[in-house]
Amino acid sequence: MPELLTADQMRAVERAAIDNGRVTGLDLMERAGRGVIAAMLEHWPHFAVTPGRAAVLCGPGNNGGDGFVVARLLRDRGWDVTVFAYGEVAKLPPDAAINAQGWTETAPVQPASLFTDLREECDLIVDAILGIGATRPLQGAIEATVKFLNEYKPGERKPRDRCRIVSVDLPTGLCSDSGRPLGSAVRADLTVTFHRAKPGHYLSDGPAHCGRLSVQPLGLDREPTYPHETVSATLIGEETLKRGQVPCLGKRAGGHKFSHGHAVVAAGSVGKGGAARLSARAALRIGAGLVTVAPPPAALIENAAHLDAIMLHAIRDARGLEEMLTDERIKALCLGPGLGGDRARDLVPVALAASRGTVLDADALSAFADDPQELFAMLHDRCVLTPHGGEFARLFPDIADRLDAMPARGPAFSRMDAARAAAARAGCTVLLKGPDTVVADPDGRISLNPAVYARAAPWLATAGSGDVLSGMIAGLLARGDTPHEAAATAAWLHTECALEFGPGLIAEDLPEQIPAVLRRLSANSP
Ligand SMILES: NC(=O)C1=CN([C@@H]2O[C@H](COP(=O)(O)OP(=O)(O)OC[C@H]3O[C@@H](n4cnc5c(N)ncnc54)[C@H](O)[C@@H]3O)[C@@H](O)[C@H]2O)[C@@H](O)CC1
Ligand SMILES: [K+]
Repeated sequence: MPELLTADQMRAVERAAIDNGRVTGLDLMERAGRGVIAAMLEHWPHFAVTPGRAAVLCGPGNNGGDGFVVARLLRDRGWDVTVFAYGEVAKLPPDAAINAQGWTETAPVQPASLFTDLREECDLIVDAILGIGATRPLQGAIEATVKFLNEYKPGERKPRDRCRIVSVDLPTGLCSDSGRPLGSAVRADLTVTFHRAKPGHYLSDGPAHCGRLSVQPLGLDREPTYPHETVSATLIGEETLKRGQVPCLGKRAGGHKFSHGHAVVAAGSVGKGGAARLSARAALRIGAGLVTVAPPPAALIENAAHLDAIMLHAIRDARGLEEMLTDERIKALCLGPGLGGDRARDLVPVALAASRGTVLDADALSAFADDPQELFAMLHDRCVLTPHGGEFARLFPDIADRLDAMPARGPAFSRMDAARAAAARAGCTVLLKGPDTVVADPDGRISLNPAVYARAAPWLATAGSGDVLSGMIAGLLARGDTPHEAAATAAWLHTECALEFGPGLIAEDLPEQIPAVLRRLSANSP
C-alpha cells in the first residue's frame, strides 16, 4: 500500500475502527499475532515443518500483548516457548493483560532479568518489547537485552548460529516516525508491521534495523482512506505512477517536438561540461521534445564534439541567458551540474526571474551557501531543489543540526520533517537525496522513494548519478509535470534504471535504461 502512517495516525485508524464497533482491540491484537506467524513462515518455511525453540520478549504495552498472542500461536504449532516480561504483567493495558493472563494460566512468565544471550539455544527470538509506543531512550533491562541481541551484525552470522530475530511492528527502540534509534534499537532479521508501513521502516537507519519488512493486514482496509493531509507520506511506486503519471510519460500521438517541451541545461567552463551533458541526455531520454546545453562560448567546441541529438547554444553570461529565455517555448531549466560557483551566481537570478520549471542542483545550491536567504527570496513555486546531505546542511544549517542531534525522545525529528521544513522555508519543492529520497512541498505534501530492501541499489553511489537525476526532473518539468510530480517520478525512475542495469553501473548507463523502464511501465499499465 502506498501510504505511510505515523504512530499517531495508526492509533487514530485503530481507534476509529474500535469506536465504530467494527472490531475490538482484542481482535486486532489477535490478527497482529497471526500476521507475525504468517510472515515468519513465509520468510522461513522450514519453521512450518520443524517447530523449534523460541524466546518471546514481551514489553509493558500492547506490543507486549502481541507477543503473548505470538507465544500462544507458536506453542499451538508445537514450539517450545519461553516468555520473558519487561515490566509488571499486572500493569499491562487491558487487551495485553487478557492475553498475558491466558498465557500465565498454563505456563510461567520469566522476569527480564533472567534473559541472557539465548541465541545459542533458540531458533527464534520474538522482539515484542516496544512498538509504536517507544518514546524515550532505552535503559536498564531493555537496553541490556538489545545489546545482547545486537552482538552480531546481520550478514556476519556464524553457520551454527541459526537463531532468527523477528521484531513485532518495529525493532524495539526504533522511532516509528523517523527511523532513528532512541539511543539503541534491535537489529532484527525480519520486522512484521500491521496495516501500513510506518515512515520509520523506510527512513534513515530504519531498514538496517528492520532487516526485512512484511506488512500484514489487520482487516482495516474498509476504514476511511486517508485524505492527502492526514497521510504522512506516499511511497512512490508503479501504483502511484499509474494513477496519474504513466500517460504523461508516454508521448502524445500527433504531438511535435515543441509540444513535448524544450529543456535547457546550463553548462560550465572548458573541461567541466560532462555533468551538464549527463543531465541533458537524461532530460532527452525521459521525453523532453528538445534539449539544449548552454555552455560559455569557449566550451562550445568541446560540447559539440560530444553531442548530436542535443542542441547547443552558447551563453556568455546572465545577459545571454536572458536573451535565450525570450523564447517562450523553453519550458524548463536545469542549473548546477558542473556549472561552477561564479557562473551559478551570475545565471541563477536570471533563470529564476524567468519563472520556468527550474531544477537547482550542485553548484547552483552551494553558490548561495553564504547567504541562503538571497536564494530563497528568488525561488518560486515552479522550482525543485535537489540537495544531497552536505548541500542541504549548507542551505539549511539549523534544520540539519536538528537531524544530527541525538533524539532525547520520540517521535524524533525525521528526514521527512527536515525536507518539509526546508520546502516551507524555500517556498518550493525540495528533494532530499539518499537511499530514502524525500520529496517535500511547502504545503507539507511528501513522497518517499525508498531505494532499500528489495529496491536497494548501492551502485547508484557513483559520480554523475545526481546529475542524471536533475536532468530527469528537468525533462519531466519540460513535459509539463508539476514540480512535485517531476521530482517524485524522476526519483523513482532513477532507482529503477539502476536496478535495471545492476552492478557495474556508471552514470552514463542510467539514461540508457530509461526506455526499458518506460516500456515495462506502459506494458504494466491497464
Ligand atoms: N489496539 C491496539 O492499540 C493495537 C496495538 N498493536 C500493538 O501495540 C503496539 C502499540 O502499543 P502501545 O501504544 O501500548 O505501545 P508499546 O507497546 O509500543 O509501548 C508502550 C509502553 O512502553 C513504554 N515505553 C516507551 N518508551 C520506553 C522505553 N524506552 N523504555 C521502557 N518503556 C518505554 C510506555 O510508557 C508504554 O507503557 C503496536 O506497536 C502494536 O504492536 C497491535 O496489537 C494492533 C492493535
Ligand atoms: K517490537
